[in-house]
Amino acid sequence: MTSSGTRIGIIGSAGRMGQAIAAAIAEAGETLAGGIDKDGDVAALAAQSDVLVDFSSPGALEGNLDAAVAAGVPVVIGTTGLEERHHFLIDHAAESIPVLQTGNTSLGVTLLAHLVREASARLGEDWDIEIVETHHRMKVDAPSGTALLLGEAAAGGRGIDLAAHSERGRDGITGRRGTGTIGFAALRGGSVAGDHSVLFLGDGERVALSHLAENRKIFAKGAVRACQWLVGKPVGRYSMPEVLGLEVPGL
Ligand SMILES: NC(=O)C1=CN([C@@H]2O[C@H](COP(=O)(O)OP(=O)(O)OC[C@H]3O[C@@H](n4cnc5c(N)ncnc54)[C@H](OP(=O)(O)O)[C@@H]3O)[C@@H](O)[C@H]2O)C=CC1
Ligand SMILES: O=C(O)C1=N[C@H](C(=O)O)C[C@H](O)C1
Repeated sequence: MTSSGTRIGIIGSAGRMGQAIAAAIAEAGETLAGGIDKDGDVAALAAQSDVLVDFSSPGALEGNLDAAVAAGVPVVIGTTGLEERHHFLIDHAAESIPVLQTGNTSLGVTLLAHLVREASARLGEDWDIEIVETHHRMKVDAPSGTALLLGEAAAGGRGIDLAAHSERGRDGITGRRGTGTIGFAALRGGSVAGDHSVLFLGDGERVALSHLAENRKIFAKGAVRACQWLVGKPVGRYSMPEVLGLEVPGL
């Protein structure tokens, strides 16, 4: 029997997300081109795929991008824990192939980012912004990719640079909170798929915008949707708001 549909190759296929994405590919009627994990042959996977989806590890990113560029295959990157140098590599690859990178592929978080940007634009600097996230005990990076993308949305709404206005890892005598900064707090434990709250803390009142992920299916479904959307797109760097038709500039 011949298979049909977009051929999607999974990098990190045996992982929690890799398995969820394989199920979502079948549910969407697309084709699983294959999957690799550590020490897998990414060039061979790229050669048999219409699009690659990478939910693995930051250390794998450079080799994965090189293979995607060599094969001329678009790639969706969901891996988190990325540093500035990884974003440079993504920008460079996006000069040759379509690349979509996001810390969260769910519809709900993409909408939340839109709402956070709006709230941040409307509430002045006297409203402190804190981002709180909770994840399962196996998660290896903090703050989560989602917390950082929500931070970018909040910073974008205020027209400030996130890196220059972040407060992370408070411990000991920290001094008072910096005016106009965005704070991050990470909780880890149990099997939590991913909870995020953006708190706007004013004098005498608070606004909380939250997203609670009940399972990984929402991320997997979004990742497959991103793969479908990316195939055939012009060379360039993309993110989830474009896939879902939501405007969140700078994400
Ligand atoms: N953007 C989003 O919406 C979401 C992003 N994520 C992110 O996705 C990533 C994976 O999460 P999760 O599935 O929970 O993690 P897991 O640890 O369950 O899975 C990671 C997988 O990647 C594999 N891997 C590690 N190194 C390499 C490599 N060099 N090349 C190929 N494969 C490799 C691992 O294989 P091995 O066991 O052999 O090391 C493992 O199978 C994380 O960064 C996480 O934060 C998670 C959920 C949603
Ligand atoms: O590692 C996870 O599990 C998740 N990672 C992503 C992140 O870092 O934000 C997305 C989701 O929250 C689950």
